[in-house]
Amino acid sequence: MWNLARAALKVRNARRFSMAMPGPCIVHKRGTDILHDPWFNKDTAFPLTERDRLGLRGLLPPRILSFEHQYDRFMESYHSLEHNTRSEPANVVALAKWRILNRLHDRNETLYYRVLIDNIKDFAPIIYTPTVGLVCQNYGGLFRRPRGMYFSAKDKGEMTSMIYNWPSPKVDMIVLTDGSRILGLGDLGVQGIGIPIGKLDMYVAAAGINPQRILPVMLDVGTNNQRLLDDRLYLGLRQPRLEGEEYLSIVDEFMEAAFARWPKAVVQFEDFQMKWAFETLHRYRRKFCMFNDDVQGTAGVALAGLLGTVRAQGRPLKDFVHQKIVVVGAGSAGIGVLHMAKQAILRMRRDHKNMAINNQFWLLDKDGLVTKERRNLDSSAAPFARGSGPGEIEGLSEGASLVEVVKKVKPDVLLGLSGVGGIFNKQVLEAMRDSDSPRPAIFAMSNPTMNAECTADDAFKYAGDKIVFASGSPFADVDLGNGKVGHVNQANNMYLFPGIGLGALLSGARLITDGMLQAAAECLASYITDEDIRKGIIFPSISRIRHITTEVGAAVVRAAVAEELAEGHCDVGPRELMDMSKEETIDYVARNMWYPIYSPLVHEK
Ligand SMILES: NC(=O)C1=CN([C@@H]2O[C@H](COP(=O)(O)OP(=O)(O)OC[C@H]3O[C@@H](n4cnc5c(N)ncnc54)[C@H](O)[C@@H]3O)[C@@H](O)[C@H]2O)C=CC1
Ligand SMILES: CC(=O)C(=O)O
Ligand SMILES: [Mg+2]
Repeated sequence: MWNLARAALKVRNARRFSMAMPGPCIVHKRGTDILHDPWFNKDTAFPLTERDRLGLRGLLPPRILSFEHQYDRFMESYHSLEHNTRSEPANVVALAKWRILNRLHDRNETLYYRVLIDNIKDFAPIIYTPTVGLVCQNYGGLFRRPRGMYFSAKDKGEMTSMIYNWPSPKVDMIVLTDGSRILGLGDLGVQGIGIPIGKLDMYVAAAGINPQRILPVMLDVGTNNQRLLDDRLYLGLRQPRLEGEEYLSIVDEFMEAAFARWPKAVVQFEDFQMKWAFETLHRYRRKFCMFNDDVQGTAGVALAGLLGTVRAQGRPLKDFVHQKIVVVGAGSAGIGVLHMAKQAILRMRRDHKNMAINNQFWLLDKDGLVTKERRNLDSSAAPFARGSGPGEIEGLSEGASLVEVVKKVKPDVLLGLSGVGGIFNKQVLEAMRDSDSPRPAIFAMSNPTMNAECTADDAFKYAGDKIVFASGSPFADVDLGNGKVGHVNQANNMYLFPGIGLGALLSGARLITDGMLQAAAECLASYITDEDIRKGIIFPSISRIRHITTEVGAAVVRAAVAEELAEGHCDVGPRELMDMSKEETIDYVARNMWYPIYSPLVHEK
């Protein structure tokens, strides 16, 4: 099986090689400096000519290995690690896998990204959710060498010059966090840097962003996590988080500094606690090319899943306006989803003016059902708070419990973005059996795995075989007996953020608009065939992530062009973008994706 897969891979790679032979790469270093630079290092694959030219003779064992040989060697060591740790606890194995990949990342980026791209289904759960959560939690102990940049509250006034400490002259993608809400794990302070690193690895793997042009950034404004403040291994500022204007002045300074050096970069905000997620989005989205992945990326993915659910019910898409949706979690992600779903409904209603207007969303937070009766009702939740009177379900009052809401509403979709593991318990899932939908959908979107609102097994066991199931972190498909399989979808913003970032970059747009985000979501929603949808498959396999991202990226470019925002990228001007057909735009995006191949190295002093 493995050999067959390798043979297929070689054919594919041979085709790629013939399509795009790499041009030479200028290197200003020699000898061990090259071996210690993961961007240039080829380890044992340096050909004799380069060993001579670059002062490497004698610094490497004499045998020269091919890239394929190195690749196989790495995969063999990875598989033997898997074999040797099979009786160890899951967390130990996950961290061991992360370490072996991280060591390769530190040593040889070309080989690292190639194994990542080719094995994305197996490696995404290590470099991304769920293992990245464990890595962040243990960052103090795992730290060996820095990756990315750290701007702390102590750097106020220095950021414009500090940004020039970054060695790459060009940066295309920046992922920024303040570590205040890392997955569902809460405030992890400086340890949250693992998230921008993981997201940017996905950018390289999925969107083909050149790894020389990515920048993971941690804004360390302190932490309110007492356990970290007391931890002697903690590497961040030992102070409570800055608040109010003090906090915003740090983010402002970073944004000004980053765009002063790289005016064409795209900045992705990631894992900010809700108040700052919304505030910064509002503050910067009309000024800089930025988006918030948790609010906007997640919303697009969820909308694609909700539309897929309508199709899975065998109904036309316009029936989305009648779906009853219960959202559990009124945070940055849950509220983002509701806004995007509402926009989609408003658009559909405009097309079908005679459709009845009813409020089809029920929102719950830690205090239960959110209604207009709520004391200190949060302004972001207010548009979705239930009222009283016509259209309301009798007996559902302020603070009603999840099980009460599910029993009374009988929703088509139960969507969790609460960060609370297991709150879709047996009672709640059993209540979903009585949903009014022929294919009730259960989306347990919180990360990492232990924070998922339910497991895939429990969902199918208690809610029945007919359900459509999706989770934020991966679960294995469920064996339903009699040869039937309960398909597990991964509803994760990884299906969209790489395409949003890449599309924004290649369009040269200075802003990321709702229209561009909507185009990304619609592109993902239409990716799946009716045949897959009938099987309960509403998101494509992650092994297709490069293809998906190409299509999403092209949809974003075209939306930017349609809004007259596209200023072009490198030598492709706005006029050329405007003249491109859909297929030509897809081709343009694909041609601009970096692919890991050893380039011939030429030394220059
Ligand atoms: N699958 C995906 O692509 C994504 C998943 N997420 C996940 O969503 C979760 C939440 O993220 P944010 O909205 O940014 O967090 P947040 O902290 O802003 O919001 C959490 C919300 O959950 C509510 N909540 C807490 N306990 C609850 C309970 N017992 N019952 C009902 N509601 C409860 C809180 O009141 C709050 O409204 C995290 O676990 C995160 O990993 C976030 C973004 C993308
Ligand atoms: C996937 C993601 O962005 C999150 O869980 O925060
Ligand atoms: Mg996130």
